[in-house]
Amino acid sequence: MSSHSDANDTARLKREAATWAVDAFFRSSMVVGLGTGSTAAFAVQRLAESRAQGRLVDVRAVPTSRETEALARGLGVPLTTLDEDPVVDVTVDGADEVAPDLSLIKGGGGALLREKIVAQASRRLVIIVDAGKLSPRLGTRWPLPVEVLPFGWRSQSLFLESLGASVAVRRDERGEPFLTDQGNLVLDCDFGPIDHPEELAARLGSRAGVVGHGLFLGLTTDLVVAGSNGVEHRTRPT
Ligand SMILES: O=C(CO)[C@H](O)[C@H](O)COP(=O)(O)O
Repeated sequence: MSSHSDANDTARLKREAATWAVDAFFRSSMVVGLGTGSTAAFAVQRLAESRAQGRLVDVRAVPTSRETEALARGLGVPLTTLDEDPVVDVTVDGADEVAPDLSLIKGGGGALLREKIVAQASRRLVIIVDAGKLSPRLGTRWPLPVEVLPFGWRSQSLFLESLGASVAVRRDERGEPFLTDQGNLVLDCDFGPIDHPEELAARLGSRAGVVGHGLFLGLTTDLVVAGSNGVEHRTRPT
């Protein structure tokens, strides 16, 4: 009973953060980035409502996954691509874990690579979360997703273990290896609290076969957190 009402509360907070962010940051004629996951889905819904009510016109959206693309298309949101619009005005996306400096772990939904590509193409990255995602240090609450090519994946697994992770191949609801939109595997890497995320990101970034990872460092410009005391907006500490 209480876990059901906890889930309802969390969903309500996700919706509040998403609604607040779309109203505060999306403007008519913008190219916007649409994240992936249950929180980002509320932002897509708010964008569709705002268009239907005439508050936002001439907005084009870059989705960060096939899932978000299908949702946005179904709600009549006009879509574009980074080929047509290589600079995105504002992206709104969720996260799995947020540290005090607004660095993130993302990729719980498996869309980490496209999410990072769109984030890096964005002038502004607005992260929307419920307060349960806040963390004193990355890796405390969530394993780090690492996307790897299927070719040679076991050697990537050993490499990640050599860096101190316990590694699990992500599986889908049928128990099959989960495949990303690019057809790659996701290795969920439990490092425990990560002391030096920049160093880890550099090690991962220089490994052939590692296609992406869920450390989003220095990308967030704005954080919108919904908690029991309402919605709070923070900007990146300088
Ligand atoms: O990074 C992500 C997908 O790859 C999501 O933004 C993250 O997993 C948060 O998901 P949710 O909003 O459902 O809690």
